This record gives sequence, structure tokens and C-alpha cells, in this order.
Amino acid sequence: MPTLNPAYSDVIELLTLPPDGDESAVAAVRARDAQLTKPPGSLGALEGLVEFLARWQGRAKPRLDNPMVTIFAANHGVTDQGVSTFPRQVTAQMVANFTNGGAAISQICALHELNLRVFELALELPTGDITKAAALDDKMCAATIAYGMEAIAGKPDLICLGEMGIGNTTVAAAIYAALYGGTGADWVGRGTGVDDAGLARKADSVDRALAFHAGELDHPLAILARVGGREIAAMLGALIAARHQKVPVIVDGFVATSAAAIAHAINPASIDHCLFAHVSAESGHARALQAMGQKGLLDLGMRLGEGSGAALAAVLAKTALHLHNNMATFESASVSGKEA
Ligand SMILES: Cc1cc2ncn([C@H]3O[C@H](COP(=O)(O)O)[C@@H](O)[C@H]3O)c2cc1C
Ligand SMILES: O=C(O)c1cccnc1
Repeated sequence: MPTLNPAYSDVIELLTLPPDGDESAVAAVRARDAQLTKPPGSLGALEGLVEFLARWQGRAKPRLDNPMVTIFAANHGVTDQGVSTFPRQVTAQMVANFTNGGAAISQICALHELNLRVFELALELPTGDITKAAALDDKMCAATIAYGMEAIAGKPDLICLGEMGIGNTTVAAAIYAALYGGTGADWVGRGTGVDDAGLARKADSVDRALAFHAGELDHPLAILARVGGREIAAMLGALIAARHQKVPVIVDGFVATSAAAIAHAINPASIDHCLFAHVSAESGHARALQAMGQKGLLDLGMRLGEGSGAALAAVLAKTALHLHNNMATFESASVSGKEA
């Protein structure tokens, strides 16, 4: 890879040799699962969720005592190009709504006992408009990744990565186009609900951003700084720190996945501890997941962001773990096992 700003050397190091998953913990989970009063494999993906928790927590008996939904919030200069149906102030207003309990994610978390933490990233200071400037300089980008690493310090046993930032479906599309090729039209979707003219403005903004930064997009972290955003950098940091602290990660939709795409482009194995919660209705998400060799767990036609899809996947993980821990075994319930 080309020379990269030295500000990123720690990030590169942490992404280069991430710790492996714990296969003995997975074996222990499988051994217990085989004793539970159900036909083998009958809980399908729920069984895989328990294995996922065991592998990346490094625990034969995985726990979900402190599952955490994180929302990283930031503002984007590219909103000057008319790429969202909502004004930039909505980012801060929704942050207040998250804390006051009025947002969809607040209610999902309240109902299912998930901790919700919101991280505001200089909302009063939108990034540069990517059609004519870098979103962030490299130092700021590296510092924001570092901030994201700190954000998960409260010893969660699972984190869901979510975001809030008016305009951020445009910058996520720009990241995918820069990583995987294609034009803006291949990657943009309707976001908060833009009409056809808005969709065309989004595609054109991505194309102009790629043209403006041409020659500077030769490393995934340069792409993040040039055409990304603060919340995406912070989600990348959280994802990286989680791996090193044995915290499994559930990634939300189109925007959150762009942070994982940056890590994946540097080292595909660096996102092995990430589960992709769902396929967002934002067109482009399915394509991005495919480019990363990933599948979404759920397909609910959701296109909200704010970690909502990830939180619902966490609810399934909680259910799966509860079954794993509390179902009877063939022996304890005196149920006859499989015939040879
Ligand atoms: C009230 C409201 C609540 C939201 N919660 C998440 N988003 C989502 O929409 C935004 C991205 O879409 P775009 O690129 O079209 O601006 C992000 O903030 C995202 O999380 C919301 C958007 C709005 C308006
Ligand atoms: O899937 C997402 O992340 C998404 C879709 C639309 C708007 N905001 C976020």
C-alpha cells in the first residue's frame, strides 16, 4: 500500500494482526447445544449467534450482562449540496431525542434492556463539503478513530454500532464508490427519502467528490478522511478496540457498514468479530455487503440507521443466549435422545 500519513500508524498496527477468535469456547458451546432438548441445528442462526458470542468474547459461557448500543453523531458539509430531505440541525435535535427516550432506538433499548450511549462528535463543526474539500484532515481523522476506541471503555460484552448524521448516506456512498468502484449512481439511495432530483444530486455529489479527490484515494484511511465523516471514523475506532478487548460487534445498516468496509479493505480478517445485523433498504447496502463477502442477518426493509437494526439483532442474540443457558438437557428433562 502507498505511504500513509504517520498519524495512522497505531490504527494500521491494530488492524494488521488482530487477535483470533476462541475456538475452544465455540467447541464448549457446541457441546452444550448438542445436549439441549431440541433436534440438532433446529434453532438455525440462533445457534450461530451463541457461537459468535463465545468465539469473540473468548468465553465458553458467553454473557450478555452489559450489551451496549452506541450512536455516534456528526454533521456533514456535503449537506450544502441538497443531499438530504432534512436540515442539518436535525442531527443535534435527534441526539436530544435519543436521550429523552423519544427515538425508535430509545424505545427498542428500553423495551429490551440494552444500554444506549450517544457520542456527539463536534456537531457544531460539520466536516468539509466532500465535493470541494477533505471531510477531515488526517490528524483529525486519526484522533476521531482514537476517540471511538475510547468510547467502548465501559466493559460492554457486546456493542451495536449505530450513527446519526444528516447527509451521511451520501458520504457512505462515496466511501463505497472509492473502495469498490462504480459511479455515484451505483451507490446512492434515497436516505431519509429524497425524490428523484435529490437522488440525482446525491449521485452527482459523489461523482464530483471522487473527481475532486482523485489521486488521493489510494488508501482506505485516506478515503475515510477525504470523503468520510466523524461518526464513521469513530465507529471504525470502536470496531477496532472491540476486537482487542474481546467485545463482539453488531454493525447496523448502510452507513455503519461503511466503517467496517474501511477496516475490511485494510485487512479482511479485522472484521471477523463483526456481525452484520440486517440488509438495509438503502439501495447499495446489499452490494456493499456482497463486496465484503458478508450477509445481513435480518431483512426487514428498514432504513432508519441510529443502530436500530443492530439493536434488533442484539435482541435475537439475547434470546439465543437465554435459550442456550436455560433450556433443559435431554438428561435433565428425561427426554429420549436421538436414535443411532
Ligand atoms: C428524524 C430523523 C431520524 C433519524 N434517525 C436516523 N436517521 C438517519 O438518517 C440520516 C441519513 O440520511 P440522509 O443521508 O438522507 O440525511 C442519518 O442521520 C441516519 O442515521 C434519521 C433521519 C431523520 C430525519
Ligand atoms: O441503513 C442505514 O444505515 C440508513 C438508511 C437510511 C438513512 N440512514 C441510515
